[in-house]
Amino acid sequence: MAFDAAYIRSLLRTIPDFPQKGIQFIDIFPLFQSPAAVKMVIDHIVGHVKSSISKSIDAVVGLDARGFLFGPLVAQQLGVAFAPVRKQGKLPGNTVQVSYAKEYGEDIFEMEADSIQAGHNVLIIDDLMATGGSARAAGELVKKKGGRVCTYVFLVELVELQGVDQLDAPVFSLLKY
Ligand SMILES: O=P(O)(O)OC[C@H]1O[C@H](OP(=O)(O)OP(=O)(O)O)[C@H](O)[C@@H]1O
Ligand SMILES: Nc1ncnc2[nH]cnc12
Repeated sequence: MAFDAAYIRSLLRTIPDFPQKGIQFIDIFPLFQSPAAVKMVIDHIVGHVKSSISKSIDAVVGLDARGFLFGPLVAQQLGVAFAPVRKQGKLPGNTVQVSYAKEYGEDIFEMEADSIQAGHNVLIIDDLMATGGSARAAGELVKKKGGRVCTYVFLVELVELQGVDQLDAPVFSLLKY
């Protein structure tokens, strides 16, 4: 089925003042009540990558935690590896690290040192871009290992926060808020 942005948007919920006063929280989990809607989203992402990204993708990197809902599905469809970027202290192997700030706090991201090979073309995916701080940090980890970020993919982009300005590769957002 063709991608229907209005339908996918209708499945998401906006919750005021969560997790802090002043934040309009976009809850993407209701999407996963509908396998057909999930398929529509993944097919649209994979279609975009195949038609618009000139480089062949070698690996998909997803961000802890909601990026893990999309990353492995996209990687499986593209026939490439999935590698997680996790919040500090969750990965058992040797890691590379970076600290970052997001819309409602600060944290440290880690990626296992051998999960990306030098020269790999990488797609970074997350559920949502707000300030772009999380995605930029993930990009820094990929680059520390010699990977090339070819594109950033988000289900939702909060346009007012201008996260795209933080990122140095093309951004594909399925829904703009
Ligand atoms: O663009 P930014 O301002 O950096 O914000 C976006 C990030 O914030 C949320 O993650 P969160 O850290 O809340 O983690 P979660 O997925 O574990 O809920 C979201 O899933 C993105 O990763
Ligand atoms: N407004 C928001 N809604 C959901 N996740 C977020 N992550 C950062 N900002 C967010």
